[in-house]
Amino acid sequence: MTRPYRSALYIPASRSRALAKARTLQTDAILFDLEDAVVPSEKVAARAALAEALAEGGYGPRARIVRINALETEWGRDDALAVADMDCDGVLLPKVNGPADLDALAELVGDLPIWAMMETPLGVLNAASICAHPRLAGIVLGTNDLAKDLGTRSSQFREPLLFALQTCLVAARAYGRVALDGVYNAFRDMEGLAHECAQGRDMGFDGKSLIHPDQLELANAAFAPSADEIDLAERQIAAFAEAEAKGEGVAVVDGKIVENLHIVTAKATLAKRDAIEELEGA
Ligand SMILES: CC(C)(COP(=O)(O)OP(=O)(O)OC[C@H]1O[C@@H](n2cnc3c(N)ncnc32)[C@H](O)[C@@H]1OP(=O)(O)O)[C@@H](O)C(=O)NCCC(=O)NCCSC(=O)C[C@H](O)C(=O)O
Ligand SMILES: [Mg+2]
Repeated sequence: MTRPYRSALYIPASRSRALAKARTLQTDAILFDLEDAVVPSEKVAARAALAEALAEGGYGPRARIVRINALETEWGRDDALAVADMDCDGVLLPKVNGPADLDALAELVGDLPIWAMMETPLGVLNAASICAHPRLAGIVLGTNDLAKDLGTRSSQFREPLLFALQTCLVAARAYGRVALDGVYNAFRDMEGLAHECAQGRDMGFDGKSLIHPDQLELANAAFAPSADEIDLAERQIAAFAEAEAKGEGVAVVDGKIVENLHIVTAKATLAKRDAIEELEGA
């Protein structure tokens, strides 16, 4: 991962105040939405407003990703052709069922990096071949659509969704793609959000998709390395270097062994810290 994706805020492209406000928000990525957050009567106007906002600029280092309507809808194809000309960093396709959906999009968007919403049962079953697609940059879990299609009841710890979440995450990791967790709908409930962010981070997601600016701070903190993790990483690297200098392949830190593979994780932790510092200083 070359840049942090701790937070990815959805912004309905039909909301001009939100489009403007996003220029000031501490979000690593923006998911400009032309799909579910925009009513059919506003789809075409929202597409034009978004193109204008992106041309105006001011979004700084935030990754600008546009979620279009599915290609089978009456807006999808025109969205894709329009996004290809927008000043953005990626295009997000909803309800991806398999790699053929990505092939179809790739023909319309030039070199733009492609992201896939993982939010259908078929998409989950095909997660490996979707993540293997050469044009794919990352995936975003669509837990609302998944819950709808699976017929699950909502549950505090998301047990009914865990298989789908983990299947998608494993596929993303197998092919080196960014993986973003789904949204937390109760946007005034910070305690619930904190729990879900911690769960997503523990599972291995790079960050969380969000729906309201008030959710940013928690997600940014949860998906950044903690002070303790940074401290441990630094001590592991130092101890392992010392062990290696003595011709040993194992060090011990805090009573636990440290081998080469732990150093890979430790270096990744420090690289993420540096990437966050760079992004926030930009
Ligand atoms: C949920 C909301 C409708 C709430 O909006 P609102 O009532 O306006 O909230 P506030 O009054 O608290 O807003 C305070 C200010 O913050 C701005 N704001 C609000 N939301 C956003 C946002 N997402 N991005 C940027 N700015 C935002 C307001 O404009 C206020 O600013 P100001 O007027 O200057 O004071 C609303 O938050 C919202 O629409 N959120 C996004 C919803 C959305 O995008 N949904 C679709 C994506 S989720 C999804 O589809 C997941 C997936 O597909 C799945 O299947 O799970
Ligand atoms: Mg959805």
